[in-house]
Amino acid sequence: MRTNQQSLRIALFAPRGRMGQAIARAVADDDGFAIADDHGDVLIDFSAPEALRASLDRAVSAGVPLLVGTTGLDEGHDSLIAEAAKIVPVLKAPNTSLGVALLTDLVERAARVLDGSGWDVEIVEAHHAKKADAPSGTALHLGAAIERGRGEDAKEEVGRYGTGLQRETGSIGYAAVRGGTVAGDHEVMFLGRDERLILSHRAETRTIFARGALAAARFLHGKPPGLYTMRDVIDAA
Ligand SMILES: NC(=O)C1=CN([C@@H]2O[C@H](COP(=O)(O)OP(=O)(O)OC[C@H]3O[C@@H](n4cnc5c(N)ncnc54)[C@H](OP(=O)(O)O)[C@@H]3O)[C@@H](O)[C@H]2O)C=CC1
Ligand SMILES: O=C(O)C1=N[C@H](C(=O)O)C[C@H](O)C1
Repeated sequence: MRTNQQSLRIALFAPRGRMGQAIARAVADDDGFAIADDHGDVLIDFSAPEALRASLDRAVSAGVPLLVGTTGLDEGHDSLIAEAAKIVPVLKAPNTSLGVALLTDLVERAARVLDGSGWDVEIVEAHHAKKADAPSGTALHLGAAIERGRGEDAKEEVGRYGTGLQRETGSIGYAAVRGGTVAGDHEVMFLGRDERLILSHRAETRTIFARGALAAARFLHGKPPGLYTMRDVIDAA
């Protein structure tokens, strides 16, 4: 393990997972970080929804910031996160890629500009065969950006199969492709009359999520308690 006085010490909640290992490799490649054997300066959790309460408890009892990268979280989990964020800084990011953080901004703006002019929105994502949740956390996060852009909630249309499935005006459709080793593709399709606007992101390897997680950890260190997002990270860069 490489350490120096300036290294930010990263504690991994789930070190054996694919993302835990990817973050450990990113730390090994960067003198600015070290893996902590104890509580560390920042705790990073990429695990599973059922583990969230334990990672929040660990961050709060150690008094350290927490990055939550886990997806498949529901409103109950969001409430737990909001409670913990009153005590320590918490950054919830269903995608820690800096490219997706920017894509989210672009999608919100596109939805705002195209709102009211008859554009349908469909989100298509592709991931590796071992992914547990669908639609991906990122797809739902991009859907939320569309709702913010439009200024209203949208009905979700997921998993079409059968007949009589004409799409409802204003809804957001989600399609999930699973297979192989795909690190993570997201495509937001704005489908208009005689034209299509497609905004997309391709993760070529998991390393981008790991590097983004370290950028988020660096951002969180020394911040006051509160709830943060990757937008805060790119805005601060
Ligand atoms: N925000 C982002 O940019 C990204 C988010 N993700 C998300 O991160 C999460 C993890 O993904 P990935 O690393 O691929 O998954 P893996 O299945 O490879 O790893 C999951 C890890 O979580 C641990 N775990 C599972 N359940 C519990 C529990 N109840 N208590 C403690 N630890 C637990 C597992 O422990 P054990 O080894 O003991 O089984 C394992 O180490 C997923 O939700 C995924 O969608 C993934 C990539 C990027
Ligand atoms: O499980 C994954 O692998 C990924 N999960 C995240 C998600 O659900 O959006 C982020 C990334 O796409 C990879």
